Amino acid sequence: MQIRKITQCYFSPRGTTKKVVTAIARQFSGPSVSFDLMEQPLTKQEQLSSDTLLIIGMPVYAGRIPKMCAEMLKNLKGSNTPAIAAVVYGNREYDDALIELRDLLKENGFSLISAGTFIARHSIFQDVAPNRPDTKDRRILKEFSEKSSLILDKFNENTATDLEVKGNSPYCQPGNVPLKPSGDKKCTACGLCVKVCPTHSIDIANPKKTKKDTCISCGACIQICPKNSRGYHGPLYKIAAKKFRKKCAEYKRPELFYLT
Ligand SMILES: Cc1cc2nc3c(=O)[nH]c(=O)nc-3n(C[C@H](O)[C@H](O)[C@H](O)COP(=O)(O)O)c2cc1C
Repeated sequence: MQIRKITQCYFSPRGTTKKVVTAIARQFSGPSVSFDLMEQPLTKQEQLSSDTLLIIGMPVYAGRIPKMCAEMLKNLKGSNTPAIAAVVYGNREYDDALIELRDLLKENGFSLISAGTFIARHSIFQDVAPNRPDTKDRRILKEFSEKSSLILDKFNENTATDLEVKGNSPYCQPGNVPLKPSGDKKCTACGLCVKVCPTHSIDIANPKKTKKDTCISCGACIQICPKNSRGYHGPLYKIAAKKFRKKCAEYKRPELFYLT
């Protein structure tokens, strides 16, 4: 089918999910718009036409897609609009995130032509998968994009079936992540973390602190801090990091799903 526009949509506090979506989008030509959910929280309904291709990427948080993104994505509507979905996870498991994203897209009028799970450096435990995506991942990502493009050429919205992906329904209950980043004495109160935080959990009056009840532990504040002041501190983090390093040592590979 002939595509006239590309829409990229992602939530990427640490930057890998955005890289994955951008890499897939490189395969397709045509005018492109991006919804970066960190900057543009989709508070109003956006309707995508049937000649648009949606390329969407979500990070996996506790085996699901981030709750705030699931809420925002209710505003992204298609009309038999073809879509390619990617979930990006930190080498533990993606659990039910992909099936959740697939169901959400279907409910909103999108037809998933392909989907993939990709591995990133873990945003909380940075010793887990520190070099992912690596050269092998990038090659797989390219093959995935090329094959998705071939499927799109043959895609017929009237005869399209549902894409089969891995995951359970009902979905797993997302666990609460108790680890929250904070600033240390290197903080100069520049306010960059205050601006970037997607849940407004840092107050400029005391930017070393984080509002624990609203923070989603995404790490955007750590990523942007020019003084390397923000991070996960404390004994609980050290114990958890050690456990995670061991538990997630196995090299996980991307998994790819295509409409047949
Ligand atoms: C709150 C939170 C929960 C996470 N849960 C999981 C998980 O269940 N499985 C996993 O493998 N990685 C998990 N991760 C790691 C992220 O999925 C991974 O680092 C992500 O792809 C980073 O995306 P970004 O670079 O676009 O921000 C979690 C990260 C955070 C911040």
